[in-house]
Amino acid sequence: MDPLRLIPELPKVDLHVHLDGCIKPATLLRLASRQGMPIPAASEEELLQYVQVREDCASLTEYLTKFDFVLPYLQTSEALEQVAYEVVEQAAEQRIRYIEVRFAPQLHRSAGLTASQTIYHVVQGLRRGEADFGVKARAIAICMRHHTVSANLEVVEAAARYIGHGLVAVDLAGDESAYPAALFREVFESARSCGISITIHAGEASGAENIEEAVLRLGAERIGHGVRLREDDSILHLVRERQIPLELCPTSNIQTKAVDGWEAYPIRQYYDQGVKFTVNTDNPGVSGTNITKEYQVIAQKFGFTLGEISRMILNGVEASFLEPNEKQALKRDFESVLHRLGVYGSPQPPLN
Ligand SMILES: O=c1[nH]cnc2c1ncn2[C@H]1C[C@H](O)[C@@H](CO)O1
Ligand SMILES: [Zn+2]
Repeated sequence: MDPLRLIPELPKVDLHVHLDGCIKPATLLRLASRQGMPIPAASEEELLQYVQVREDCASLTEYLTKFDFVLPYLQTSEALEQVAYEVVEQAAEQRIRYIEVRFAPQLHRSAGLTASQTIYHVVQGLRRGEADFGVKARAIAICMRHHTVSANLEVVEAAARYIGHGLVAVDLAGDESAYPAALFREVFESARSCGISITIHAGEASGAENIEEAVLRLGAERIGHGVRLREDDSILHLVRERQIPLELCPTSNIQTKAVDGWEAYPIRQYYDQGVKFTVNTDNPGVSGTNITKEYQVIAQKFGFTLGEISRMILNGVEASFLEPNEKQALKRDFESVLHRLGVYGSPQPPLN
């Protein structure tokens, strides 16, 4: 069976998607008009140049400038609820059955919301989406690398109140090349002491040493991207032995120049070496992608079979930050849908 044809039908998860990276152009125009804010484009078509990266994007630093454009429109409770709701809607269109949506509370406070209120409204939007579209959805709160320790501690404190109430973890994002992971030990020590799960963007715009720092010192249970893991054998060994899942986001990783191009993309190497990873979108709006396209592009470029793709999907279910009983239920659900489609997850080498 040609994997490309069945990929749209497969049940999927997306564990790494930024709320402010998937705003639909039509929604942005509507938010601008409703909030009486100017916007330098009259149509969805015209908006694309402001919200989507170009093919010649040179770095993560350049990629991140796209967020400056959308964030001013995402400062109210209504806007946050609406875009969170629509992320779930868009997920359902791709047969995603579980999604973890991340956002940075401190980037949505210029109209006076508290960090805690931003989480409340995002969770409300996700819940409404869950009810309307049948997709399970959870939030992750992001600490930003260019923010102060105290601003990030405030995020962790707010996040702690929502554990078990729609939020499952905290993250660290922003310009990795300018702010190494080691600056954030105190922030994630606080998260650990509150019992919050941790994922960290690392090994994207800087080398594997940030992955080691994230795992050994910050307590990361998953790594955002981690594409540059292969630059250090001993760190690769560490991540593989501890079965730390990498949240790969292929199109985004190519656009930010985390790797030099598709020929250098290490996904086949990681699969064959038994490194655990999941496939995700990062920022569908900014990157011009969706989860179906992500699986199709890796199937095409690296010859992954349906069995191998199903293994990646099931790895994603396993890597989710859900409670064990919820994870078990999700796993059973995925296995039964895959069974119905006649697809079975291959064992990932080294054989497990
Ligand atoms: O791929 C990424 N790496 C680091 N930071 C990122 C990436 N995608 C989005 N962000 C940042 C920009 C957003 O405004 C912020 C919160 O979602 O997270
Ligand atoms: Zn990201």
